[in-house]
Amino acid sequence: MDRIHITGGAPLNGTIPISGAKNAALPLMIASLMTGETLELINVPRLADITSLLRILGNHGVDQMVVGKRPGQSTEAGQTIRLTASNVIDTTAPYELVSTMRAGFWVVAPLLARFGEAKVSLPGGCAIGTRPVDLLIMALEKLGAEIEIDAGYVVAKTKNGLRGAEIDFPKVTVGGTHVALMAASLAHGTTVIDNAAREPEVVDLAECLIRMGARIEGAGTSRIVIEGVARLHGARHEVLPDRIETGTYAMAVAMTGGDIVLENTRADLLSSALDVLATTGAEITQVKGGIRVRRNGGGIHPADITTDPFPGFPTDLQAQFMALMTLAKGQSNIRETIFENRFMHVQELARLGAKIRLDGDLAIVEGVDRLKGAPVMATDLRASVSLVIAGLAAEGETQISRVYHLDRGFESLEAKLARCGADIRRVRS
Ligand SMILES: CC(=O)N[C@H]1[C@@H](OP(=O)(O)OP(=O)(O)OC[C@H]2O[C@@H](n3ccc(=O)[nH]c3=O)[C@H](O)[C@@H]2O)O[C@H](CO)[C@@H](O)[C@@H]1O
Ligand SMILES: C=C(OP(=O)(O)O)C(=O)O
Repeated sequence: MDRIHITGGAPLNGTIPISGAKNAALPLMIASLMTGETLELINVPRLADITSLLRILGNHGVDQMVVGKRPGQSTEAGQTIRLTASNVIDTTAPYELVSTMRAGFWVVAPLLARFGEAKVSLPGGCAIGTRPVDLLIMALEKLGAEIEIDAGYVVAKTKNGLRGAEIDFPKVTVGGTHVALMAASLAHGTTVIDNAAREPEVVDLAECLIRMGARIEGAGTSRIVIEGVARLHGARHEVLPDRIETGTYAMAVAMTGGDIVLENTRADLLSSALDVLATTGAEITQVKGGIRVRRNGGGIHPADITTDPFPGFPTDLQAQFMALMTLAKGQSNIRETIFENRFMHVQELARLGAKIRLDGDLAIVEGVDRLKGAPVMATDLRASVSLVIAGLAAEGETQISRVYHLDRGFESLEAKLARCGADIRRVRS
């Protein structure tokens, strides 16, 4: 298994191009199942999760054309993917394909809405909590689906098509909102989604569906109203920038010191995280087409955060922020409210010398003067990258194993960091 070796201590200076968002690209690719015409997606990142989803879509019979690197383009230029679901041959998404990721499960919505049936394995994804799908099932049942769970599969049917309904989510769910949006777009009549997720990735999906002919209002607010249409058509859509990748590199430079321009991204996608980062001593300015993050000289100030649905502090940046706080001058409190088991990085950060105490959903981080490199193990996607950030700031060598977690969500991670002065390399085995 591959490992990443980092010799820490170098500040980060230069430019990092930000990729298209994994968590936007995945539901957008799934939306291709909603029409027989071609959906062209631009700025799709090169990631293991994208490849896994292409396999799932391929199994349904979706035609795929991936336009790779063209001469003259940098390796980080996103891919263009053309997906055509004109000949869907199978409405089953098998365990072998869906168990590696969370988003694969969401194919249930377009398959059910367009073909009246779907059989989809219960999903996988990062091991950060129990992650049930009861709310996704509730939304589909409200829309008139008959659902049973059989041998690890969700089997969904509808005799006369889906019908518009009122869906009031008792808790904000990104996946639930994606599924409800897709299913309601092809239902008969009007659907109102209350307590909808307001994440930018939900807005991106809604914008793409609107380009495909859907009638959706209110995406980005807690109430989304959808007027179902009989069919959707092809479209061309650019995936929005990855706010989690943006925040990750911002935290990396806040920890190592240096001066980085994050290109092709937008500060409004992660205002809450950037606001907190500014209180820790990083200087953040918006520049044309991106964000400049600097920390020169001064120490890292402690700050408290609580993860929350958008526009709150994202749970997908909690581990990275904790890495930063391990070197703060004082104590910080980090509360995780979205997932019940998202502190797996704590024991690995401790191997580098971090002092962190856990009390239920609260992590109390006592800043130390220095971290020291050590062998550590990646446990999930964002936890893994928190170890990379900590390794960049630690003295000596850090070796990270199980890096396949990183490959699910960070495109060209070593190349992007190495170009900014980091001593980081992948050792293949
Ligand atoms: C591929 C993708 O986009 N993944 C993101 C998505 O995951 P995902 O869509 O799985 O996360 P949700 O927003 O649905 O989960 C939020 C909370 O609701 C709970 N819940 C969810 C569904 C359900 O049926 N029942 C239920 O109880 C979950 O266990 C969790 O505690 O949003 C999360 C929250 O921002 C991010 O961390 C993930 O990176
Ligand atoms: C938790 C994540 O992914 P998934 O929902 O696919 O597990 C993530 O992107 O941080």
